[in-house]
Amino acid sequence: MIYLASNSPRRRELLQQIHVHFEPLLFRGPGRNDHDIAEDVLPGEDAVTYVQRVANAKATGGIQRMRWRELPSRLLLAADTTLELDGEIIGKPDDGEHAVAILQRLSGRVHRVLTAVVVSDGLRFETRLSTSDVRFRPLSEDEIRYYVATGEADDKAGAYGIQGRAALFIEEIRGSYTGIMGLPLFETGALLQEFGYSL
Ligand SMILES: Cc1cn([C@H]2C[C@H](O)[C@@H](COP(=O)(O)OP(=O)(O)OP(=O)(O)O)O2)c(=O)[nH]c1=O
Repeated sequence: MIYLASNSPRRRELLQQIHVHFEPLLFRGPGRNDHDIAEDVLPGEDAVTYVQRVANAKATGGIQRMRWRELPSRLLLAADTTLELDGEIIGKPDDGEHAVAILQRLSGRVHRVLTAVVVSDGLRFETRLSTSDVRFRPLSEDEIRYYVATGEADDKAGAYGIQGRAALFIEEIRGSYTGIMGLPLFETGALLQEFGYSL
């Protein structure tokens, strides 16, 4: 049994897919992300550095709470997903209009999705990065607005979910489907095995 330091329902589904038994370590508290981890981009920070820093911060936050519960020997897993386009980091939309603006930028272009996954036993923190290139076909204003109205853009990096209706927008991916969805299972499995977890 591992701890999953995540509120993301996608990450839970994906871990279940590879039969990893986990207990969610839920983040509580105010804010868009329901945890105290600063998700602001630091000046000059690139997407690779950013996504790894945030995933490690989530893992560290989780480990601190595990110690408090006096269970330091269990493994803990955390992850972070972000998008990059034109050297710019694109996170979750603030509201519906922001979601529309993000999807208009992605329309007809290739963007990069980065997911960093971290496993820790409280002493060692190991990180793996999954990088995928995603090509969107050109989208009309109407279909973007319809998509955003379905609510599927909410709370997702890049204002879309490949696992939902946005599959209709995606012409091609190069990389990892599960990485785009929020937890790259190949890298996750390899990391867990590195810590002696048998799969
Ligand atoms: C690009 C893309 C993102 N997403 C989601 C996965 C993540 O939940 C979210 C990215 O936000 P994250 O900040 O990585 O994760 P989160 O806040 O949802 O969860 P937590 O920090 O508690 O682990 O976007 C999809 O579900 N499908 C997609 O195709």
